[in-house]
Amino acid sequence: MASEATIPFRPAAASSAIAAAISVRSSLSWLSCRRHHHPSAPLPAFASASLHSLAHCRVSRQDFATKNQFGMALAASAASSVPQISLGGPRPSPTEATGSKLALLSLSNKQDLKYLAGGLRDAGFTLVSTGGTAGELQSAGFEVTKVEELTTFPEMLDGRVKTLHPVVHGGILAKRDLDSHMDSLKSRGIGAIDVVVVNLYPFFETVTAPGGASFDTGVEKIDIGGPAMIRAAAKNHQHVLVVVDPSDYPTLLANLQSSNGQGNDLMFRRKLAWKAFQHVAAYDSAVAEWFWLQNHLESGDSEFPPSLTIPLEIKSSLRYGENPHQKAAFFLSNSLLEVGTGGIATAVQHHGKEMSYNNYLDADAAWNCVSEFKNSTCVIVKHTNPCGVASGEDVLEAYRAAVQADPVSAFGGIVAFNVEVDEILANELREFRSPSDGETRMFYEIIVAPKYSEKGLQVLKGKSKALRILEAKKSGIGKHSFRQVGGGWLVQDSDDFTPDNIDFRVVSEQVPTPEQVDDAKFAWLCVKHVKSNAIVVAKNHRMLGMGSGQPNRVKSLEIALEKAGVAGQGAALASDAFFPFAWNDAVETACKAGVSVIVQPGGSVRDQDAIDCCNKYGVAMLFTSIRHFRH
Ligand SMILES: NC(=O)c1ncn([C@@H]2O[C@H](COP(=O)(O)O)[C@@H](O)[C@H]2O)c1NC=O
Repeated sequence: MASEATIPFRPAAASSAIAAAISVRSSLSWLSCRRHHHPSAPLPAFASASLHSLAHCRVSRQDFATKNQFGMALAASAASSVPQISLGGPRPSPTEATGSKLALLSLSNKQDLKYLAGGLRDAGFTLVSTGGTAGELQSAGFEVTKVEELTTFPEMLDGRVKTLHPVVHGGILAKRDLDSHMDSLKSRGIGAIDVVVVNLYPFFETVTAPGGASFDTGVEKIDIGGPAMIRAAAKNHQHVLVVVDPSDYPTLLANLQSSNGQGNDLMFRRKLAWKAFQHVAAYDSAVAEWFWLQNHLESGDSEFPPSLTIPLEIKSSLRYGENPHQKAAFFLSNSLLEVGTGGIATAVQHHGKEMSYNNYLDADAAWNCVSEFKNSTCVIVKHTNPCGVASGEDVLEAYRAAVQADPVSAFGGIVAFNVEVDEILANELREFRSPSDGETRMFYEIIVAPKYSEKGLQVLKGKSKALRILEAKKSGIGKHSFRQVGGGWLVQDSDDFTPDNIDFRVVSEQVPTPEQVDDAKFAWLCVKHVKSNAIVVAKNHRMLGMGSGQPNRVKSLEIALEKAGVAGQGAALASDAFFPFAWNDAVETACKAGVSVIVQPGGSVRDQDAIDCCNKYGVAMLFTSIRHFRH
């Protein structure tokens, strides 16, 4: 299983690809023109040299395919006063001088640098480095050749140009088994670079740092020379070993040692090349997303980009997927929009068996639901549906009430709290007997909470070896949700409406009491987290019954009322979507069952039937105008 992956989303139109193709073609004709006028001239070694060669190119409008190229050539002519240095003729190569191979090290993250450098030196490599890396190596006592000594051109533009030079890229890209390539290197005195170790400017870390970073700071952290070297080395992986991650240093060195500095294992080389391209792709996705967000967050416009790449990083491989015959893994999103949003992905597991695929889904459902409540709340989830929810001053009471909603379903469930689990609550979780028979201790798969007291954690750990204990940060709102369908992905804003954003409008003759409105809001918040068709019956901040996932609303309602039983008398009933029919259907069934208030979005052509029905039975009805389908 890959340890890192990106999901590329392509726009239907290929306009940018066409634009790119056009620009490549125009630059090729540009080069061939110059070669035409100087057929024997070697390609210039760096930018100012190319300006120099153009200055001596007799330019006429006909020579250039486009006006634009003509303009560029004129500008180049005008730049002929730029000081020049010699174009890549024969020069002493450090490899020729030392007879050793070159390893180029250019590292922002200098972790384990001495270890790496020592190993490379022992394997017979001459170390070549950019300024900061060379400085650090020199202070550690290593002999090192600076890149600018190789290129005979100083780093410039505050480090924007350090390694972007044919001496570097020629040394990396030449095919060692092609005489013409090796002759080219030799004729220009360029040494082959066989190992490239690069890690990039910390762009992601900079733009996501607490307090953020200015636009200019972000721009300066976009690495240009590093990705160019990584890509070049990965392309020429048959001859060049490329490493982007300090955790690969030991394998690199072991490989070099075992093959007398050759690193001959092609599988290993391909793996490094894969990792290199994956690394650069993930890096570039962050940069692209950041540019998009600069415009769109500022303007408050929530338009989706026409194409999208999300870097994913493996958190763990899972024993299996939804079923034992399905292989599975859990990936963390490195989207900038997900930074600091908390949630199950970043939860810390304090104890228990390894999380399974289904555990993640259920824990996510429980945590998202409980995070919505302001009062101390307990949510119990089975198969991603909350089957017990209760809030209250006393979290112990809330827990007991949540189990009571459906003790049979709660057994083996996922229990989430939005407050600390202390010793008393932990004891209750450990000892609580099933209300079904009053004897069996309740068994749970997972406990999720924002915090545990030390004693609380200790007690819970004693409940069972298997019990997974998760500490999670509150789920953020406003992020997107992604779902896969055959051949594509659906993306939407997460459903972040809470009762605070919603107008609960009375549409019936019967006006609900403040307590009934409170019950309706509680039921509404619960029903938002239940799979459609979803019905919740609740009273006094307790779920009494729920019906979920039925292909018709009447059935969900019947299940919810049946679970609520007599306790449902005078309760609130919430429906995630409107009632298409009222008489002899869901609304009348609810009224006859004795609920005191029904809350629904409204919007059916038969809304008036639903209102008339409530009026007939003296039941209050609230419209929210907001639907909470959950598919
Ligand atoms: N511009 C260049 O030619 C260039 N070449 C290498 N770098 C980066 O410079 C960093 C190392 O710099 P130093 O060794 O000076 O600390 C690396 O992260 C490397 O990816 C460059 N910097 C940015 O693009």
